[in-house]
Amino acid sequence: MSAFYTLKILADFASAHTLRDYPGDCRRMHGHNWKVEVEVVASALNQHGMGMDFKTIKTATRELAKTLDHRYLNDIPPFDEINPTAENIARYFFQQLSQTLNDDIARVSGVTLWETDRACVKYSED
Ligand SMILES: Nc1nc2c(c(=O)[nH]1)N=C([C@H](O)[C@H](O)COP(=O)(O)OP(=O)(O)OP(=O)(O)O)CN2
Ligand SMILES: [Zn+2]
Repeated sequence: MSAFYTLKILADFASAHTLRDYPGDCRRMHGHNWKVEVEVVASALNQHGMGMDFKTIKTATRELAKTLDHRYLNDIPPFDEINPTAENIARYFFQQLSQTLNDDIARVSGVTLWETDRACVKYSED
């Protein structure tokens, strides 16, 4: 049996977006208070007994979220070319955070992007 730890932090940001070519109200500009859940899976613990310090995960996530906060997402790459859907934003967080957080014992395993209190997308990779 192999054991692992799944850590999770929560961050948020507020921004506006437009879904291009969408056949409904969301093709008009509107805003969301997005919530981002970042999961990190660790296969071992470091010298402090942590898979990864929550502070490390929160700082990286908040820094990334800050670049989107109070902005019109469609102006910001890659969302100037791909629609800023919950799916695309979740993948963006996953890929950006994987580059900064992954190490020998821990890696980003999933990002859940809550668009509203009632709807979210979880992105992960095999
Ligand atoms: N799979 C996805 N579906 C939708 C996305 C998305 O990113 N991925 N996004 C939207 C729009 O951004 C929209 O703002 C969200 O609309 P909706 O879920 O309908 O939210 P409401 O709170 O307005 O809807 P209720 O019907 O009141 O629950 C749409 N779909
Ligand atoms: Zn929307």
